[in-house]
Amino acid sequence: MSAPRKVLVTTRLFDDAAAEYLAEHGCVVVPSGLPGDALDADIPDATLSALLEGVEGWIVGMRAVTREILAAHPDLKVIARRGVGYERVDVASAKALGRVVTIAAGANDDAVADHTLAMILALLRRLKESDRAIAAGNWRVLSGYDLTGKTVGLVGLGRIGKAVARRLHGFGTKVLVATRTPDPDFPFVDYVPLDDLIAQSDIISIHAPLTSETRHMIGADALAAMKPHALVINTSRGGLVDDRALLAALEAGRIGGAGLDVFEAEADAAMLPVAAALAARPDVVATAHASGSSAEALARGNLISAQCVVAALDGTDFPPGCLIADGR
Ligand SMILES: NC(=O)c1ccc[n+]([C@@H]2O[C@H](COP(=O)([O-])OP(=O)(O)OC[C@H]3O[C@@H](n4cnc5c(N)ncnc54)[C@H](O)[C@@H]3O)[C@@H](O)[C@H]2O)c1
Ligand SMILES: O=C(O)[C@H](O)COP(=O)(O)O
Repeated sequence: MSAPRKVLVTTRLFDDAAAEYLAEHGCVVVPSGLPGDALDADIPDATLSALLEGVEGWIVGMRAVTREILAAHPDLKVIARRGVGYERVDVASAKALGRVVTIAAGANDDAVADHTLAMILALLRRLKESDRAIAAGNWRVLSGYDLTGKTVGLVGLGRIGKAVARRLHGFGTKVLVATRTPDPDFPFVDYVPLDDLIAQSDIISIHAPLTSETRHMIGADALAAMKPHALVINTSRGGLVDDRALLAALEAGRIGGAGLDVFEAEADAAMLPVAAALAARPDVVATAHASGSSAEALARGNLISAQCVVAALDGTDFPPGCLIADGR
């Protein structure tokens, strides 16, 4: 009998079902040693190198996967991202070195779409302000706004953008979309150029990947062109929005508010004070990269990642959801 294949798991909240799947398919989990919900982003290179010794598959969270790491570990055949965003994985180098990079496509569409709607509704109904007022003994009725009838602009209409659009349709909103790859068969939406979307939307929600092209796509110019009451929602990636420019726009009363699940500070500690200043505002609802983290989404993502690793190591067909990350 051949020795079990070693699979390093550094993503947080990996579960027994996914670990059992790996065991049933001749793999043994190498634990990261991190506490269950700790992020793998900051594992030092030397620690990671030791963990990757003899490892063939790696289920990764937000840790950067660099050419250096890949080149130093020739046994490593497959890197499975337990989510869908893979801007921190050097996919071109992986490909050049003959490694497979996969994502768990669709695992967290509903979670992120629900979270997006929760942020929109929380801002419109002023939940943070009301909650804070009551907790401070200030019993006030704060009037909010309807979502029905509003114009919502979605930047990016992939898996998650579509899940958001379906929900918005149920609320009776007009949905504008600016996306790189329009889907002519998808109902409910009107495609417009990004500038028109920015000028016409009451709520702007971003569902595009972070690339060199999309970095700071919502910056000072876009913020200046928005309606004065516009809400900006970012559940995609820190860096799509220029957080400094957003803070300045909110401080100047230029826009109505923001819902932020992701921050530039996640990749740049120097931006932590900006993130803190944003999160402290009454017109901002903030979560710490939690939109994809429902129990159901995590379980799906864990299992899909395990399936991706096994299929890549066995050379069998990838199951549904398991996609090769092959550039944007
Ligand atoms: N916060 C979280 O926990 C969380 C969870 C899941 C996904 N995400 C983020 O959400 C993003 C979207 O995920 P998805 O599964 O819908 O991805 P997807 O690949 O299915 O869709 C991305 C969409 O963005 C569009 N796009 C690409 N470049 C564009 C550009 N320059 N301008 C406009 N549109 C552009 C594409 O055409 C596509 O429609 C991911 O890249 C990831 O960063 C975040
Ligand atoms: O890219 C994603 O899907 C999200 O960032 C969530 O990733 P995670 O499941 O590894 O937390």
